[in-house]
Amino acid sequence: MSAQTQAKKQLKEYTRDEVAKHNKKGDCWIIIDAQVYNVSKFVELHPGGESVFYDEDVAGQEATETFFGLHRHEVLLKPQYQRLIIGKIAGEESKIKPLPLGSISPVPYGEPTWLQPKFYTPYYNDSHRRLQREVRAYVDTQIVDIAQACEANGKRPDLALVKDMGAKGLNAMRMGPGKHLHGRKLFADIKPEEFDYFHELVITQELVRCAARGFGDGLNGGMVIGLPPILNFGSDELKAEIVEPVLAGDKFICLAVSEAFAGSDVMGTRTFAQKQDDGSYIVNGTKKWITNGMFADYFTTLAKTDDGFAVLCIPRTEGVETKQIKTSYSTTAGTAYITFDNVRVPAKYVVGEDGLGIQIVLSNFNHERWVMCCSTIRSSRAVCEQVMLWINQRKAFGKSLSSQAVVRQKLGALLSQVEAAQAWLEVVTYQMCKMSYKEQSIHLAGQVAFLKAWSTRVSHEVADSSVQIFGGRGITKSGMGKFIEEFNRTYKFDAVLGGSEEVLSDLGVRQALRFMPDNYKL
Ligand code: HEM
Repeated sequence: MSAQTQAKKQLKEYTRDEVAKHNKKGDCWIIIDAQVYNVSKFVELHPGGESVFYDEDVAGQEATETFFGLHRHEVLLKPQYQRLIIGKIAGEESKIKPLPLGSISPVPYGEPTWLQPKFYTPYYNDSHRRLQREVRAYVDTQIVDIAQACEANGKRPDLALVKDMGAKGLNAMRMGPGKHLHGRKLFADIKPEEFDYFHELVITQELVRCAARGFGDGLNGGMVIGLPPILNFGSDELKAEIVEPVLAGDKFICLAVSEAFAGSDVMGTRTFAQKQDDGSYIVNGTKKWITNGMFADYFTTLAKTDDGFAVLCIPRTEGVETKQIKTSYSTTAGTAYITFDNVRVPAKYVVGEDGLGIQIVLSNFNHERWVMCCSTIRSSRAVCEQVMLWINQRKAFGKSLSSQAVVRQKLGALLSQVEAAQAWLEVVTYQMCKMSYKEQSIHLAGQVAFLKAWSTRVSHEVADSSVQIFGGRGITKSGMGKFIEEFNRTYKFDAVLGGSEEVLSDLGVRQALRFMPDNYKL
C-alpha cells in the first residue's frame, strides 16, 4: 500500500451535518473536494482575509466551487495547507487531481492536434512521439521549478541544468538537424541521421511550457541564434575552439547584431572592425538587447569593415564590457548592452569571409524566426488552456463564465487562430524537412517571414482577449491569472526580435514579387 493510500485510509470520516456544526470564529471547518479543512486558526493568516470564511455559505459548508473560483489548485497542494485537512466526507472521494508530471493535458485544444487522442497526423512518427514524451517529463520534473524560480529572482539559469542538457544531447538537438549531431548520443535515443525539424519543433514547443519567457531565452537562447554562423561558416579551428564547449554548457555564446542605431535594419550597423596589417581587427562600437550577453564568453558580432560587413566571434576579452538591460521580462535572460572599446580580435575569429557578413547573418534569420514561431504559437496555446480552465470554474453574474456567449465567442476566435497557426507551422516545417538549406532560403524566407509576423499577431489577440476574460487577475503577478499577466508582459518579444512584424510582412511580399511571372498579365 502506498504512503498516499495509507494516509487517505487514515483520514477520519465526517458527515456533512457534523461539519456544519463548526461554523463560527474560533471553530471553523470547510469542505473542499470532499476533504474537511479545519481553518479555525488559519483564517487569521489567510491572504484573502478572515471574514470571507464566516459567510453562511462557507463556514461549515461545501466550499469547493467558491474555492476554485478564487484560487489555483496549486494552493491546496502546498504542505502548509495540506496540514489543514482533518478528515473527509463519509462515502465521498476527492475528484480534483493535479496532472501527473509529464502527462498530456486533457483540456480540449490544450495540446496540438497530433498529441490529442483520436487525431491523426501525417508529420510525426514514433521517434517524434518518444522525444515528446521524454522531453515533457524532463521539463516537468527538471526544469519548470528552476524556470519559475529564476524568472522571479532574475538570476542566470542554473549551470548544472545547462550542463545536464548538454550531456544528454539536448543542447546539440536545439541547433536543429546537421553535421553537429553526427556520432552524438541524443536524448530519447533519437538516431542522429533521423533527427529532423519536427524533432526540433517538439523540443522547442515543450520547453516553452515552462511559462517563463525570460528564462526561456536565458536557457541558452544565445546559443540557438549565436552558434549557427560558427557551425555553418566557421573555420575548423574556430569550430574546434567553440562548438563542443558551448554544446556541453561549459562556455556561452550570444548573437550580437542589433544596436541602439540599428534593429531590424541591420545595414545600419555602426560597430566597426578595422583590419590591421597582421590580419587581426580592432573593434569599436556598441550592441543592444543582446540575449545572454551578460554571461556570454563569445559574441557572434556583425561589424562594418572596409570590405563591407563581417561577422566576428569576439571572445570576452579586454575592452569588452556588458551591462544588464532591464526589459519587461526577467533579467535571467542576461540581456545586455555591450561596448567594444578598441578590442583586438585575432584573424581566426572572423566567421566566413570579410565582406559576407550580411549574407551570413541573413542566412541564419530563417531558422531563428521559425524557432520563434514554434515557441510563440505554443505559448499562445498554453494561454488558451488557462482560459479554458478559468471560464469553466469561474462564475460571474451568477453564472459560469463559459455560459456567456460573448466569452465563448472571444475564446472561439483565439482557439481557431492558434490551431491555424500550428497547422501552418507544420506545413512550413515539412517544407524545411524536404528542402536543402539553400532551397529554404530561396523559397521559404517569405513564408517564414509571414508566419512569424502572423504568429505574433495571433499572440497579440490571445494576450488581449485572455486578459479581458480574466479581468483584474490577468494583470496580477500571482494568483489565478499569473500566466496571463506573464504572457501580456512578454509576448511582444517575439513580435519585435528577429525582425519586426512590419519588416517581415514587407519582406514576405517583396520575396513573392521576385517570383512574379513576366509573361502573365491581368
Ligand atoms: C483551505 C482553504 C484555503 C486556503 C489554503 C486559501 C489560501 C489562499 C491563498 C494562499 C491566497 C493568496 C494566493 C492567491 O491569490 O491564490 C488566497 C487568496 C484568497 N482567498 Fe483563500 N484560501 C482558502 C479558502 C478560501 C475560501 C473558502 C475563500 C472564500 C470564501 C477564500 C477567499 C480568498 C480570496 C477572496 C482571496 C484573494 C484572491 C484574489 O486576490 O484574487 N479562500 N487564499
